[in-house]
Amino acid sequence: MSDFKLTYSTMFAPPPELHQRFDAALAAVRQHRLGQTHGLFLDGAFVPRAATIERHNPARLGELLGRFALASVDDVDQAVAAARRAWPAWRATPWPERVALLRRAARLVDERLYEMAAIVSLEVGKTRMEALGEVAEVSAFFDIYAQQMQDHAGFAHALPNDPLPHLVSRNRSVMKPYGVWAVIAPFNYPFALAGGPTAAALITGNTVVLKGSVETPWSGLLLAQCLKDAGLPDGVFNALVGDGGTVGEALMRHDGIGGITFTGSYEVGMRIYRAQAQRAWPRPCIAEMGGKNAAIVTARADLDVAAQGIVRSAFGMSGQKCSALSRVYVDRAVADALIERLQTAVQALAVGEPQLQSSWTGPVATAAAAARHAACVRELSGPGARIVASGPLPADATQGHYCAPVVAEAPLDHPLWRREMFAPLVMIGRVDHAEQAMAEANASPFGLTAGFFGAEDEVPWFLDHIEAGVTYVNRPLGATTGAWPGYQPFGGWKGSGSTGKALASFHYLPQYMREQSQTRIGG
Ligand SMILES: NC(=O)c1ccc[n+]([C@@H]2O[C@H](COP(=O)([O-])OP(=O)(O)OC[C@H]3O[C@@H](n4cnc5c(N)ncnc54)[C@H](O)[C@@H]3O)[C@@H](O)[C@H]2O)c1
Ligand SMILES: N[C@@H](CCC=O)C(=O)O
Repeated sequence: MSDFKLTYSTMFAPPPELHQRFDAALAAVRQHRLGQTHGLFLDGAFVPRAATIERHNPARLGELLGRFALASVDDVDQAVAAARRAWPAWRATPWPERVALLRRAARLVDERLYEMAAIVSLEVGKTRMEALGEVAEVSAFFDIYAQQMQDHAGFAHALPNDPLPHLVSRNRSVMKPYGVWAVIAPFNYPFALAGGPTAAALITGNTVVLKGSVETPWSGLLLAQCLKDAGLPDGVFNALVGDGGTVGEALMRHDGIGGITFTGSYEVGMRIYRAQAQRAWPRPCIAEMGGKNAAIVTARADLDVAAQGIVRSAFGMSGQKCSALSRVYVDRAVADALIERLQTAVQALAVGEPQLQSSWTGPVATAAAAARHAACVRELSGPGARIVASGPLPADATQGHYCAPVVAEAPLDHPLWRREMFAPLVMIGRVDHAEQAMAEANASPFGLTAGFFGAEDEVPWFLDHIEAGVTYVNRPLGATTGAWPGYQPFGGWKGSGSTGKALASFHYLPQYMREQSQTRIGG
């Protein structure tokens, strides 16, 4: 397995040893780790709380994963206070030491890859390959941000002395951390989207309070354990789990925080972004939000490649990726031929227990997501629209939150073209020409990812006109999904992201620091 590098592009053909190691780790987790009670991670210790929530495997609702402490608003105060106490020493720690510590944490993530992926798979209901990818992505984030800190020598620059005849006036630009950085993570990537922003915040000298989703409370604790074992001082990282409307709200409004990274829905992200602007002074707010991702298929596309890319991005992780493909605009000259291919591909999908090697996708994470899927399918069975393909369900589908993958054709004015569905459902719309497809693709408040299937000479036009932060051209590995740190920077435009700077890009890290211009006479 030595020359195999796991990414979301390579995950479709892993070596057999990877499966063996995952199977062994899963068995060990089932034997030793399930059913326990977990605390919050506060000021360097795992602390119990009276209020807990039970979490079950979304693929086997009878399997109890554990009981997880629920934070209160008082815990938010305690976590922010701990992070504030820890900040002066952490920001004074020379950046090479912070880099070395974060690299140690990355190696611990690598060592624990299989065990943590088994837990993430059980917690979210994602397949083994998606879960292994999510965990491996975190060590990639840590390494990339460590390398960037090193490449920029801690982001301190000497500038020319002022052109004065009789005085020496020395100038520097120094980037400094903001203080306590709040990280609010979604349910669908609870490890990677907690780990990535946390790595960026820590390496730049901020301390962190993470709030994970109540749907997936375990992942943040796994991250805490890696950071603790790597030697992170007490209070530098704190992990809470709690209700968004109370605990999340208290954290994002807390006077003790210096900045915030939120990843989640458009509605919550915009609420947090607006709230930061209304404070006594604005806190930087990196809001990574939802998507309504489109693919364009022109009359000259390779339809086999297009069908493969569409199915992987619409139904991978059962449509619960912010990058999931939700809209396909296809030239009417080839629409029937594309639909035929999609029907065949959808029928062949292996939907089943996500921990099994044989399963290509699993259930959705929650009962609410399954209900949303059912409601969308009803809407798409109504006037004007039609279901053109519905994939298989496992024999024991009632054991979990399973939903059949669905392809629907709909008129271009159907209301569901505008709403994020976050379920295994993709809509097809026929267009007269590529310009109409582009106009439809861009007529969305979102602008996260986009795909294109067409001829080589059409590609520059697509890249020039599409309003999306992450673009893929003629990609069978996924029309709109599957960015990997270091290969595809990942961030949204318009209502999908507040900064225009992508995760793991060259431009990401400076957002966690503020510039100080230093002019000194003499010295
Ligand atoms: N752009 C990206 O990189 C990206 C990545 C993953 C997921 N997402 C998006 O996330 C959504 C799915 O995740 P979700 O259902 O967990 O999203 P969500 O917005 O419901 O919740 C995200 C987090 O915000 C918290 N929260 C909720 N209300 C809050 C409030 N008032 N104040 C502070 N925090 C609050 C939640 O508890 C959770 O931890 C989808 O819209 C998806 O597209 C975006
Ligand atoms: N990084 C993932 C999406 C994360 C959002 O949910 C991808 O590129 O498909």
